Amino acid sequence: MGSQSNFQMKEVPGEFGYVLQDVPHFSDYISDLQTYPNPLRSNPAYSVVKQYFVDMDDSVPEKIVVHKDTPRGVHFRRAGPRQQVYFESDDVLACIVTCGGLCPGLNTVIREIVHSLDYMYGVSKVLGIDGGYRGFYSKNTINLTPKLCNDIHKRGGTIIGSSRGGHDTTKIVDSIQDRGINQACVYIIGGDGTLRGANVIYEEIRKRGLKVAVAGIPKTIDNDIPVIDRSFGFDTAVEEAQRAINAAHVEADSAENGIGMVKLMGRYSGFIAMHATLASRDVDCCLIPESPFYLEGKGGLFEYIEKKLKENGHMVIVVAEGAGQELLPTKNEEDASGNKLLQDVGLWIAQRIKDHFAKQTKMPITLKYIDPTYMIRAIPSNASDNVYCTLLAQSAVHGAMAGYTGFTSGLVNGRHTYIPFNRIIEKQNKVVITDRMWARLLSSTNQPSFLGPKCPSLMNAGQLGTYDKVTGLLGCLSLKP
Ligand SMILES: Nc1ncnc2c1ncn2[C@@H]1O[C@H](COP(=O)(O)OP(=O)(O)O)[C@@H](O)[C@H]1O
Ligand SMILES: O=P(O)(O)OC[C@H]1O[C@](O)(COP(=O)(O)O)[C@@H](O)[C@@H]1O
Ligand SMILES: [Mg+2]
Repeated sequence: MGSQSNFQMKEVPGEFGYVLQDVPHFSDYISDLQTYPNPLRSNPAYSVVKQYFVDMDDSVPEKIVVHKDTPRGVHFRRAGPRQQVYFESDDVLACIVTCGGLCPGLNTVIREIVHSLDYMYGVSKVLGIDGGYRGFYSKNTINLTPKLCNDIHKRGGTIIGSSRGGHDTTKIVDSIQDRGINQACVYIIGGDGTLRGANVIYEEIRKRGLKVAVAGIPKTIDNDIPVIDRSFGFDTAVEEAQRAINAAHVEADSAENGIGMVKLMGRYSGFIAMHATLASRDVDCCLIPESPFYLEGKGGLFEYIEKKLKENGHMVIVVAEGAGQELLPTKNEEDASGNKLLQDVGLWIAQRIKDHFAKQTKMPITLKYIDPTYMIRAIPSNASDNVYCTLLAQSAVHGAMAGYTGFTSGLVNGRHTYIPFNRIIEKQNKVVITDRMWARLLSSTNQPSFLGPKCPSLMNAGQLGTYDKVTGLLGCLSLKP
């Protein structure tokens, strides 16, 4: 499944190094388009709000920390309702699909798309595609009404189902066309894989010249989508992880040389583990995919555990599921979407710790391993994520009605924006261990950096400035501004 884009990004330059990374619009490939006044103009709730409609020239900077001489840099279109829309309410058919792994807030986004379409734009034909991308061509659809969706934000999961694999661009676009409509808004809620799929759907729709808007809402519990401040459900996941960490702490604290170990999600990005650790203050060591570590010898995990147990009598370790995979025997299996299947690093480390302390030291330990991953993913979103989901959904609806396509809605520096698919699928968001946040974590847990001779890869890759071989600490890192 390729992720190369066939259409170039629309970049609009301005003064002083300003660049607008714009999103595609129907007018880029369809001529003689008719526009209509936004129905919100006559809606009493909105018409009284000064500046409710977004100025066409409003944009949001990607970087807000700047030096006085730096160019203004990349900007994204500000999200929100436009004065003119490109659809007449009665003509529009909307559909919603959710793909990939579950994430708290999926139902809230579905609910808000359905409610916004109906209450703000008078669009009442909204189909739920059953069970991810393959549902476009292999299953029945679900009629989504505001009444049906009224309470769904209180439930975890997704009421329309989700799946991995099964993306067939031609069949999906055929199915959109075959429904006999030439005006549609397709709302695609999913992670990096889903949005790559959404991009090829948009490109195929554009090649066929269809007036079908493709709008994405980025979903990932791992927070591994770039550009945006954070993904919905992440806040909920970090909060829910506290319960598991608390339990691990209680177990560890109540045993002789107790070790509590918690595995959290994060296939390639350790954001949940990092934030859950920073939030908790009970965690003594956080292991993430971006920061290689080793177990034995000087500066290794076993040495640190022994030190902590001698000092405090107990300790808590948080490990992200993708951490230390290079240490485990490789298993070249993939899921249906082509994502590498990971080994259970938590179980593996737990066993290695038990073996080490049984054989190498005279210290009896008690280790409790907790894997709350699916429990965290399956809950409804918390209050703050509910607000976030609502605004993401409303932004996506405004954008598609205004004729934009091939975009996702997303929060950039606290402002809602439209981001072209090309930008959102270009790379994964990862914890940068030479950034301030990881240094903050290290100073909070006081754990070793593991950047010794046994983990030379980073040193050689030149990611770090100098490394203090004596302390093994990251005081030496050159922090980004
Ligand atoms: N490069 C790609 N091109 C087209 N479809 C893709 C691509 N990568 C993934 N998909 C599809 O996107 C859906 C979700 O992808 P997946 O990686 O499982 O989850 P997520 O979107 O949460 O990362 C699957 O149906 C998969 O087939
Ligand atoms: O067991 P599943 O359903 O494949 O999901 C496991 C994966 O889902 C994730 O939560 C991420 O999923 P997405 O890529 O779908 O966002 C990972 O943390 C985890 O590896
Ligand atoms: Mg993914």
